[in-house]
Amino acid sequence: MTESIDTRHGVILYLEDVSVSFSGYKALNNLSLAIDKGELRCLIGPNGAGKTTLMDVITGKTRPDRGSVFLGQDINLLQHDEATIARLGIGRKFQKPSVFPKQTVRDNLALAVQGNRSPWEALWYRPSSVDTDRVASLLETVALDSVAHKLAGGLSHGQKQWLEIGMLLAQEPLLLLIDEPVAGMTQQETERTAQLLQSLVPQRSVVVVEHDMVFVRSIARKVSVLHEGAVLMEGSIDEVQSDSQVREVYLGEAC
Ligand SMILES: Nc1ncnc2c1ncn2[C@@H]1O[C@H](COP(=O)(O)OP(=O)(O)OP(=O)(O)O)[C@@H](O)[C@H]1O
Repeated sequence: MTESIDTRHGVILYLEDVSVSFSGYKALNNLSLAIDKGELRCLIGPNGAGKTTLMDVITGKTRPDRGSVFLGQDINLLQHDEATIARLGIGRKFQKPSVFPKQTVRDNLALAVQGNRSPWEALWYRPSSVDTDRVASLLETVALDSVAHKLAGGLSHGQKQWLEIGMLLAQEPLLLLIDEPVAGMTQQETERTAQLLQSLVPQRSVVVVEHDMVFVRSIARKVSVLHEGAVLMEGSIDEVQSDSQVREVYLGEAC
């Protein structure tokens, strides 16, 4: 299904004038945003700026009151439900990792590779050599080869996050939305996560919501700053950090 996304103009995701209200409060307010094919974009903004609502709109969890949301040139995401949007090639990773704790790392990835099999089909499923190769390749991508035999429940917090990223990659998304990937990680885990996310582009596009500015600096070429439901500014992390409006918005927060 993902092959049919038309990215000839270099854009994988396009939102225009999107507004979402909750009981009259505008969580998104005429927000427009374009993500290029193959880019790694960071979304920052103070609490309540609308970052989660934006992710919810892209993935079909929340319907906007107005505006348009396109995947590539011509797939109108507002016409699709969450499951279809996932199948179209948008993967989302929430902050809290959700892996199958009583399965090994390898089996978690194998289950993800099996994808949309029904429980009945999964029961009779035996991995093909292609699937086995894909699991091996995913283990390598997320650098969990050495713990492939371990139960996922026994992994460190960072390893669980990487495993879940691997499980998302099994679905072969073209666009990944990742919410606060380094929250709660050690310094070393944070550095490995930066390497992992950078390795995902340009074959895929990645949007990372993150509060940790040191981490953002280490991965982002372009940063979008959200404030009061709209994009306040976009630029390099240096441009963003030296912008007086952005500083004002973050007054009292680490920037
Ligand atoms: N379901 C909802 N009902 C009512 N208000 C909501 C709902 N979801 C979000 N909001 C409000 O919309 C605004 C934007 O929230 P959102 O969670 O998108 O911000 P955020 O940038 O993700 O914040 P944070 O960094 O704290 O996660 C907030 O004021 C929030 O209280």
